Amino acid sequence: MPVTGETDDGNNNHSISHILSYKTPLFNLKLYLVISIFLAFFLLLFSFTIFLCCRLNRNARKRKVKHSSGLIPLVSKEIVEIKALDQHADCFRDEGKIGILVPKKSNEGVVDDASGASDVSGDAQNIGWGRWYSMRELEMATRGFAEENVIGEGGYGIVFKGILQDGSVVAVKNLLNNKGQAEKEFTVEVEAIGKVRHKNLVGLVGYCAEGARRMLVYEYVDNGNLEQWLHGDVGPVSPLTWDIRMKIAIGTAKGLAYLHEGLEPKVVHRDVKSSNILLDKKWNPKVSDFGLAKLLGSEASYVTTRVMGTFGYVSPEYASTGMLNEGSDVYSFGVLLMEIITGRSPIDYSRPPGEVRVFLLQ
Ligand SMILES: Nc1ncnc2c1ncn2[C@@H]1O[C@H](COP(=O)(O)OP(=O)(O)OP(=O)(O)O)[C@@H](O)[C@H]1O
Repeated sequence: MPVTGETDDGNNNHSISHILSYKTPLFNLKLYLVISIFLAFFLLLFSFTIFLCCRLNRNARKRKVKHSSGLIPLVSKEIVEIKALDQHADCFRDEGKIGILVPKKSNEGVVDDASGASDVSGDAQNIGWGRWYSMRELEMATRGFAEENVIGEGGYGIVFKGILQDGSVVAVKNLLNNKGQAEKEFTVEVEAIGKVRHKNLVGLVGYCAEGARRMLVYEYVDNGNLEQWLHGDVGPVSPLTWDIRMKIAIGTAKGLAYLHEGLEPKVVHRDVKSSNILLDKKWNPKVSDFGLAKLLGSEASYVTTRVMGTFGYVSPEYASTGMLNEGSDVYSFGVLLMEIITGRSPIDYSRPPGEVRVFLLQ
């Protein structure tokens, strides 16, 4: 009967709450508190295990990447990216001005817009300076973004080797979509080097923007990066002769000079370092990774309150004042030159704290 049922429920509830409020021998805590503490502990343990698994997976992938090519040497050190000064200001504040060409949906049913849903055929579209690639096309090129096609992983995404239908080899950077970072990196790179062609700058041949996913498609540079050749396991004798080192230094300088002097607005790269100098089989250098680049119009300098770059390469002036101009790249290039000449890494954590930045002149 309903009345009895209600009474039973009431009794049950009462006895459960009674049991839960029992004092346990554990510091005289009430039972419900002990249960809550255990639950919280297991939840923490579970989250930590998941976090650890993700980290291990990521490291395993990085290790796999570094071992994936028999010819390109391994690198044992890691360079940390620094964000000095005020972390809260927005260094990308004028990005709204940048217009990205994403083909509009057409009657042929080809594409979506940057924020829309995917509705894509395999056709690529001409975007003026390069091509727009569909996700399907890039999936086919990289065999579904297969692990064996991973050539590297940076702070902003994973880079895959891909072969397009016309047989051309490309590098596809699949940008990580963390809090709009993909959009920023994507916008900045397209704006900075989309239209730019120079033998010492990596060529951006196109991009893919479908839904929230952003990918950049570059010419493939087939001989690793300078960091790997300087600090990797190259055997007893480095293949980098003085002539080769000169060629790399001069080529890099030409690429940077073009960014600074040959373009309007000029482009400040902001992350010149050995791992961003790609090399081809003839040791021609190509400056890559324009994700932090800044376009400077008529103004000589730009003040940013969020200093971006890589520890050891960032100029002291830029780090302390936030004042950015091409001089910041020139300082980083100076560090790079010292690195090329000495074969030493600009950051050496095995040294005493004051000497970690190897080339810092006081
Ligand atoms: N066009 C390319 N051709 C061949 N390899 C490339 C190309 N672009 C990037 N890579 C390789 O992919 C890896 C990751 O590059 P990416 O620019 O994303 O990161 P990074 O410069 O190593 O690190 P970070 O972005 O954190 O500074 C690097 O090892 C680089 O050598």
